[in-house]
Amino acid sequence: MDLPKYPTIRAIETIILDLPTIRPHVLAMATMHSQVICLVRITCSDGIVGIGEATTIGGLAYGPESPETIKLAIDTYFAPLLEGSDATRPAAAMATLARHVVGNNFAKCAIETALLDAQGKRLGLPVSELVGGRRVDALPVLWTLASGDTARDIAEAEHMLGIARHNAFKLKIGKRPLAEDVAHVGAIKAALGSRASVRVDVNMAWDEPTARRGLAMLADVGCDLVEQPIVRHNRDGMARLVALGLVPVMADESLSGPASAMDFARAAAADVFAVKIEQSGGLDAARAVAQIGHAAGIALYGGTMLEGAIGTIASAHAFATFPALEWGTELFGPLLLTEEILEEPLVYRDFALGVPTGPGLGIALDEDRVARFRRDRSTTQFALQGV
Ligand SMILES: O=C(O)C[C@H]1C=CC(=O)O1
Ligand SMILES: [Mn+2]
Repeated sequence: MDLPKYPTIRAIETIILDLPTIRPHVLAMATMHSQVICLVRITCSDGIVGIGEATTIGGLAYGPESPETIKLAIDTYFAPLLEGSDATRPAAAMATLARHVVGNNFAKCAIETALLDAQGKRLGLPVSELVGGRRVDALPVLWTLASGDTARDIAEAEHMLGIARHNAFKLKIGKRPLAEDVAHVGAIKAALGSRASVRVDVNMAWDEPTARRGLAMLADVGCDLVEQPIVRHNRDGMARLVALGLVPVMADESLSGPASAMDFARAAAADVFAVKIEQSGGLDAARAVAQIGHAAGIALYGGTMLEGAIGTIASAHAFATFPALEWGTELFGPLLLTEEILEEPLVYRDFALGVPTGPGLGIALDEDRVARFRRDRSTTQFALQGV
């Protein structure tokens, strides 16, 4: 029997990690007290191992996938499709997944990340150089103020400005009555003044009349950008809010890959696209979303699903190739976690995140820490002890 002439995908492993956060993170649809990561490890027949990550916000509160369903989808459906296939062709593997799996964008992204990491290690190239070529080496990073308390948020912002880590802040609103939310935004903007950009994310919490009033009130208190004020599928409503011209409107949940980007671009339903690799269905798909937006004159922003270090750096490699990033990024996910799972921490300095220059993602997991935070650790320990 002839052996394949190329390295093949030998095994795909998924591990759930539970990581505590530094404080509760209050969003309109959920309050996070920890972050759950589905870590993906792909071992290839040439001995190279690639890593990827899928992470969601608040389990199933934000979208139709959760870390647990992602693990199940990959173990049950993705792995049998991919094991034994060419490990050097991430695009071919993604085309196979597209043919056989509907949706499941977050799971697809984790697989593509791991394959690109492995291929980058094989070729000695950073992922950003594999997917279009990087334009920049560092990305501006915003911080989300979401403690739920105005005074605590102002103190947090002052601290971030003081240590030169962030000078743009996103406030999570939509949970409280409009007037209270706007007072909260206004108080923070008044405290920070021209030293910082203040933006909000409504996470779809408003109906359109509330959004119309909200945009006017937020413009008055100096808010620079309003993210996803209304429900994801109300494209025409988003276009009407954009047409008001009160404050730039950004689409986030509305974007689920290139086709949705095309739809929103055609309808002029966003001033800015928040591009996310997981929501888009992978790094390549995220780059397509960015290209469509850019071609339509829509400004770009690098979004996050509050991924840990792996998903954050995969995002950074993709965003570093974008033709523009007018609104910077929010790649702060690892900073919200109390635990470091990398051998070398990521570099956040001068209000930016450095994009690693080593092969693949350019990061290495601290395996002891991974072992400590895996959800199945007790079973593993028992298995090792022969119990
Ligand atoms: O953008 C979102 O909706 C999700 C996320 C990003 C930053 C943050 O605090 O929450
Ligand atoms: Mn958002």
